[in-house]
Amino acid sequence: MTATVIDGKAFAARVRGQVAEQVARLKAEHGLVPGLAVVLVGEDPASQVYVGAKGKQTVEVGMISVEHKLPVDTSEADLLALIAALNADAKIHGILVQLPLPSHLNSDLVINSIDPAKDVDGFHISNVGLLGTGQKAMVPCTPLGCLMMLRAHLGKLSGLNAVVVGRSNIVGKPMAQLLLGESCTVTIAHSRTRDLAAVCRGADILVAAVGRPEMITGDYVKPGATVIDVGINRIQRDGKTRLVGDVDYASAAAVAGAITPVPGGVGPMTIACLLANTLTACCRENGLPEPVGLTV
Ligand SMILES: Nc1nc2c(c(=O)[nH]1)N[C@@H](CN(C=O)c1ccc(C(=O)N[C@@H](CCC(=O)O)C(=O)O)cc1)CN2
Repeated sequence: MTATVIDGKAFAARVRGQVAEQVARLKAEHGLVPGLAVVLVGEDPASQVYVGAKGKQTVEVGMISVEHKLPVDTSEADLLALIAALNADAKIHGILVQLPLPSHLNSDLVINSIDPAKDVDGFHISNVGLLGTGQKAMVPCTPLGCLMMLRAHLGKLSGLNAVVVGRSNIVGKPMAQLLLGESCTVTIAHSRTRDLAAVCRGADILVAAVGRPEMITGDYVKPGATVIDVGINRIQRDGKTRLVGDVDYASAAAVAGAITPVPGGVGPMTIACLLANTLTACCRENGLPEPVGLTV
């Protein structure tokens, strides 16, 4: 079997198109322009690239983009003061603090200082609790993007066996909650799971978010399964730096029914869903209907 490639880059372009259309309507009918503030502390090269892409794409869909680039030695008090100002700013509907933060800053404290209604990353403890109890939440962007691609590829997910490999707060746990919400039978597996390959081979939907380059090989995959690769790992191969996922693409694609590539799979959907969440936050703030097709 050769798997269908789920093209996240093309999918993300379609989502951005839908966001742009709905932003234009919001402007024309209500005089509203959604605003997104992104805060970057320090100079991590990958984070700089992601923040740059977020700013550019925010402007492209017609929203207001505000970037705050702070020095690596920014104090917690200064960062919290900036977030308090953004919480109070009526032009800003979404606030995102790029992760990881420098180690002297307490990420939980910082994230939980964001107004939950403006928490477009869905990382605030209130949004985590709302999602976990099946209530309307801001949904973390990467799992939301995975779910959109799964729905588009498989249609109804109800009754399918889903295995999520990885238990992080930003991907593994919310992904499992979303799949439960779709009535999948969900297993969260991780580094201590016994016979991980056998557990994964029971999956109709296999989501790899383990952070280990090419760990999930073809013998972890049930024939015909849908494989979603969340990993983004830079490795050295043949004297060059390469970007690979948590899935060994060649061996997994030979067994799977469908698979997301790296690059060009889940990654681009993360930013597209951030834009969708910012639009959702603006609509909710103003008591307007939720954007069509862009929320769970
Ligand atoms: N506050 C947040 N911090 C981080 C998040 C997040 O969702 N919120 N996620 C990641 C980084 N990230 C967005 O911030 C992100 C990662 C990857 C991509 C992407 O498009 N990747 C491309 C490859 C790009 C490359 O060469 O590196 C792809 O997979 O095709 C977008 C966004 C951690 N921090």
